[in-house]
Amino acid sequence: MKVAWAGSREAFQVSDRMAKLVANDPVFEKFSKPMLGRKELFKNTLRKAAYAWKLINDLRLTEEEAKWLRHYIDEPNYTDLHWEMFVPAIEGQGTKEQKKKWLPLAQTMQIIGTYAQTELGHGSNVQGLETTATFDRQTDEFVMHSPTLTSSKWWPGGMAKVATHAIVYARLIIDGLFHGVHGFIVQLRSLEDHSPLPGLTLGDIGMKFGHGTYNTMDNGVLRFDHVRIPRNQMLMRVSQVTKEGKYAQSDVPRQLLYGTMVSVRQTIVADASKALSRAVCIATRYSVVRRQFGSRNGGPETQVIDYKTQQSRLFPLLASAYAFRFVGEWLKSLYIDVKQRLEANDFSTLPETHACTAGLKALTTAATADGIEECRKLCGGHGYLISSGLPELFAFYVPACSYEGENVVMMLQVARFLVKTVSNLGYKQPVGTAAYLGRVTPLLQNNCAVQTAEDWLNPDAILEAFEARAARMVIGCGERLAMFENPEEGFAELSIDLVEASLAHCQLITVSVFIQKLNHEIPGNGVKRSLEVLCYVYALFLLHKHQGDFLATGYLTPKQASLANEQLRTLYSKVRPNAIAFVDSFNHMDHYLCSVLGRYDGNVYPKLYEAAWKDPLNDSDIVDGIQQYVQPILKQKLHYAKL
Ligand SMILES: CC/C=C\C/C=C\C/C=C\C/C=C/C(=O)SCCNC(=O)CCNC(=O)[C@H](O)C(C)(C)COP(=O)(O)OP(=O)(O)OC[C@H]1O[C@@H](n2cnc3c(N)ncnc32)[C@H](O)[C@@H]1OP(=O)(O)O
Ligand SMILES: Cc1cc2nc3c(=O)[nH]c(=O)nc-3n(C[C@H](O)[C@H](O)[C@H](O)COP(=O)(O)OP(=O)(O)OC[C@H]3O[C@@H](n4cnc5c(N)ncnc54)[C@H](O)[C@@H]3O)c2cc1C
Repeated sequence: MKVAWAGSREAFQVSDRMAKLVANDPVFEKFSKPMLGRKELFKNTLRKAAYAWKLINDLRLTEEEAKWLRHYIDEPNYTDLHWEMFVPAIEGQGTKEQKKKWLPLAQTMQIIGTYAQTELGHGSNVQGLETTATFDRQTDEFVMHSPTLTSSKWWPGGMAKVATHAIVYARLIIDGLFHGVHGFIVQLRSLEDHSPLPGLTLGDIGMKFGHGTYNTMDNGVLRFDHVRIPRNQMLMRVSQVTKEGKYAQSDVPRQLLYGTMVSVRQTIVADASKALSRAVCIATRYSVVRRQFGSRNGGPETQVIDYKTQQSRLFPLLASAYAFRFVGEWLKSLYIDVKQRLEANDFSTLPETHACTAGLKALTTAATADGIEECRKLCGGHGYLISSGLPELFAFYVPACSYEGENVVMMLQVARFLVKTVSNLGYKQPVGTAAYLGRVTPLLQNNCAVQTAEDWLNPDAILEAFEARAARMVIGCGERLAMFENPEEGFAELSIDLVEASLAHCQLITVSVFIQKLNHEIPGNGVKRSLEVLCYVYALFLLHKHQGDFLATGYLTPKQASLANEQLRTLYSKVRPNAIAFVDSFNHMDHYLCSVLGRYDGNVYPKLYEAAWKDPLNDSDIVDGIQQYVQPILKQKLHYAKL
């Protein structure tokens, strides 16, 4: 099961080795973080990042090992942006000459980069960005400028205090004409003394949600006052500006400028499964340890994991963690394929890859954020303690619903793809994840054939249900859209329905990939049978949660929906005996979980008690302030008027 979760034996070995390397090195200690002030916290992060970089070089770690090392250090910091966005942006949007110049500097960290796209006034709307890059043919330079307050670059990670360079997205202007938003390599700080270069105002945007979490990252604000950069620092794979000031758009689609975001969105899906698995591991282990009520003649009380309500809240999240893991693997292969095609100037699968990365990013991050909070609640009051590991995990994770594409905006991109697919049905057979829309007639006419709860334990019945639901919702939107004279107005008016149809489409993909994984990639019977139970839990949980869609589209009868729910209850009983095995298969070390409730040894109460005494408030019985502010109240004979 551990290999099934890791993806392969080699992947398991790499991640396991890096987890142990981090867990066994005192430099990467995490428990003290919540007690540190902002400056100490940040300096502590710089120290860890420097030590990690030394480890990577001394141990000659591979790129994969280094990724896992940074993952298990478990602390957002400037290296995330450098490796996951700055370097990929140059790789994806730079010319051969630009890659030859900048990548060696970035890959040896002689420069440290960030990705500066979002501004105070615009994040989702990239075409609305206000920073300008005006070409000066006299000097063969671009003049970078922040014309308004809202054009201030705002949020880029690592930009406030660490990054020496940034990929800055700005409006390209030549002779007063706007030629779209493009990426520019801009140096921010001196490589000698790290001071901001002339014309640049740099700062941190302030504390963020949660204390010890994202405040290890220096998200920055940046303003330009007519800063000049050489013409050859505009990323020119997609479009070029000649020395004469001529703008040339190559035959590469403009959307390649967004390629870095697509790359990160597909990694975010895999990260969702990791984050959700951490929360589920903690809540499952604690639900086995925790006993409450149910004692008979002095016997032990009932383990809360044996309550059906606890199972109905916990086991779908366990199943979702596996579902997101598998769809993340599938998405990565889709992305690798599109990257290879782009090298050959084959853009045929770019629209579908965009829709899948956008939609699955939105689906998995929303479900994971909600799931982490649910896991905190599943642990009762103790889930609210920092030592449970859950509040900090939640605070660390929830911005994933906003960054790299706000979730609703991303689902609207899926909707745009689906609407276009439906409008082409007459003369273009849909393929890939939208292929089911080419089989609309049976999906619109056939209804569910399920007669018993057992009938739901059939992947074909599940797939047909999810295809019919999505097809009927997408086609329905298409038909209503067709009634609007102005398609854009119709799209805006129907955007709620379109987002719901897009979610149905993305859930179909996730269910379908889970079934494919079981049919083609899980060897042996034991693991396969166990994962089959989770696949049915995931699918029938979604069917129950969204049964309104299945009923409203006429595909299901209320009786069939009720049979699905009955089967779900039965499946929970099948998950229960393997619940601990499922979460142990995540191979999460105690250091990574950072949770007293989720300890591998289950020794919760003594360790909770021990952790409490580490709080600085327990340094003394009579704390500072008691004499000055509490004793006088106790001693005064003031009469409170209303008594
Ligand atoms: C924890 C993760 C670990 C490591 C990672 C490290 C760090 C991550 C953590 C924090 C860092 C965060 C960084 C950021 O947040 S960076 C900034 C992210 N910002 C966004 O995502 C902005 C979202 N907005 C957009 O992408 C675009 O504005 C939007 C697509 C919404 C609209 O673009 P535009 O107005 O230009 O186009 P449309 O008119 O909507 O569409 C035109 C056309 O283009 C197609 N399209 C759009 N985007 C893409 C794409 N990315 N790829 C391919 N095709 C694309 C779209 O479908 C339309 O096609 P058609 O319908 O055929 O005309
Ligand atoms: C922790 C964190 C780290 C970040 N790091 C970086 C970074 O390194 N580099 C960088 O460039 N950016 C970064 N960002 C910024 C991030 O990319 C943006 O916040 C994100 O793209 C969302 O854009 P926004 O803030 O403009 O949201 P908005 O788009 O303003 O969203 C606000 C609301 O408006 C709604 N909305 C917007 N447009 C539409 C529409 N067309 N239809 C319907 N509803 C709509 C949204 O659904 C949302 O409910 C980071 C953000 C966070 C939180």
